[in-house]
Amino acid sequence: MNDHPKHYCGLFGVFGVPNASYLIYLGLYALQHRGEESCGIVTSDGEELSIHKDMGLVSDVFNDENLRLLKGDRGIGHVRYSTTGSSLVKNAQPLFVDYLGNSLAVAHNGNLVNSSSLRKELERTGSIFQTTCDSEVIVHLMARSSSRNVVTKLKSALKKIKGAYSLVLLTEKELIGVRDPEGFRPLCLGKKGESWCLASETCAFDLIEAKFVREVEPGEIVVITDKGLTSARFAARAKRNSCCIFEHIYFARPDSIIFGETVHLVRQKLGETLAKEHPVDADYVIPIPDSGTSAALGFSHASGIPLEWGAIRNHYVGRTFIQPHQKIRDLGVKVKINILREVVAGKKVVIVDDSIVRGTTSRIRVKNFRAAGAREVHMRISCPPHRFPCFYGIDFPSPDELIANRYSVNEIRDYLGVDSLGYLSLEGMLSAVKMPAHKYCVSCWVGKYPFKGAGTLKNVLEKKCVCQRIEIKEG
Ligand SMILES: O=P(O)(O)OC[C@H]1O[C@H](OP(=O)(O)OP(=O)(O)O)[C@H](O)[C@@H]1O
Ligand SMILES: NC(=O)CC[C@H](N)C(=O)O
Ligand code: SF4
Ligand SMILES: [Mg+2]
Repeated sequence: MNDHPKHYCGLFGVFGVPNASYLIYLGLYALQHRGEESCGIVTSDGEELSIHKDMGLVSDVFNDENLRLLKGDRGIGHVRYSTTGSSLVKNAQPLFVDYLGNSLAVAHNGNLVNSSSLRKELERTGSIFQTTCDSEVIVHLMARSSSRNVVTKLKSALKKIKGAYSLVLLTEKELIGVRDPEGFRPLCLGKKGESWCLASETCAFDLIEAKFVREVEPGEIVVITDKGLTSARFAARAKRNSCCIFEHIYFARPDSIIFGETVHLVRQKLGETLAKEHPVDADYVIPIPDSGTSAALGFSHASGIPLEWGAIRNHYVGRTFIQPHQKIRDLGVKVKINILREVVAGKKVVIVDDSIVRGTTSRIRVKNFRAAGAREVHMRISCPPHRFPCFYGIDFPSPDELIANRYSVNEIRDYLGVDSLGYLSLEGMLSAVKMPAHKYCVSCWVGKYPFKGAGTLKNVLEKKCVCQRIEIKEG
């Protein structure tokens, strides 16, 4: 089911391994959860870049034949969920261009909040865009810089863009990693033997047996060449950052380390705090897999209520799953999760999930628990109610579609048909992570955004939204 926002992307890069394309392929496989619409790999043999990208999953797009044609010992890869520009092959990443006798490939995770105005200006002064995605302005801005040095070109582009961007870039000779000064999206640095790697999440390093070295810092550029790694800052270290805390709650894989912590352990703590904030008398704690699992474990530990597997997930449901017509919609939700009647019948259950956005999926799931004979169904959510959109690379619906924007918790409880509903508080959520609160973005809960002007709630409400995928209903 595609009701929930799962719109973010995954990045991978490696320098100095024979047949780099195979390693990148594996890296992307580990990051598949970050984007299922399209994927691509660009490699370099030191002289020339080769590219292959298409719509679909990593396993659909790549095979031995096309991986073999991607020559070289270095390269980058991307898995995409579109957040600006539609889900079309022309928007698949990495973006690839030839200019001034050189080639450049760029892959982006995040959303720029000023790409529309930058694009307008670039078009007005002669640029011809090949895609409709925000990331392309970076390439044009780089091409406009008069310097011959790619890092100087990049720095001049970075001065102009605003918003969320973790980037990996590839030229014939360089692999480059960048994290925006706010640090919205993760980007990690690893080492496999003597070779450097970059990945959105460390689970990609585990798969290729690379060692996690550290995260690329907000405002840092790392440049990897034959001579090794150099690091430079393009923005001063800031007291405040905007690391997306929702990465910990929902997006990232539980076995990844991001923003200095293992995601599974953070989720477990979220669940423990949730149990303390919203205790309930129940026979079983039941996780809604997969993203609710770690929080449910924490809830069970803290409450002493045994954890039971009452909802079983079918892992073969992806973006290509066709949304059934309204009439059989309930069956559609069942495709993904089936309720174990023998476990829940006659029992008081507390189901733990990571988040509710529209509420439509959760409502049907609750109905299914009741149909399976559950005596009481309580629901606990491991983050606060989502009331505001995201402009930083997550395709949250317009405020109208966010159930918590329109209804109180009690009204949502009644809509979902649960006996009780408890959301984790903002303080509870922030107490589960290590860094101080001012290091995280919590905009989709509080409605305050790190950037002024473009990409703010005011723009959404005044229907001047710059995030093209947030559809504002007229009238
Ligand atoms: O707002 P609602 O419509 O009630 O949807 C809420 C559900 O959607 C997400 O899961 P989903 O099953 O979509 O995907 P997942 O497998 O990535 O958790 C989320 O984890 C909740 O379980
Ligand atoms: N969600 C993302 O990170 C997407 C990256 C980029 N904004 C795109 O739409 O392709
Ligand atoms: S608004 Fe929400 S989802 Fe978007 S970056 Fe901030 S915390 Fe993450
Ligand atoms: Mg879910």
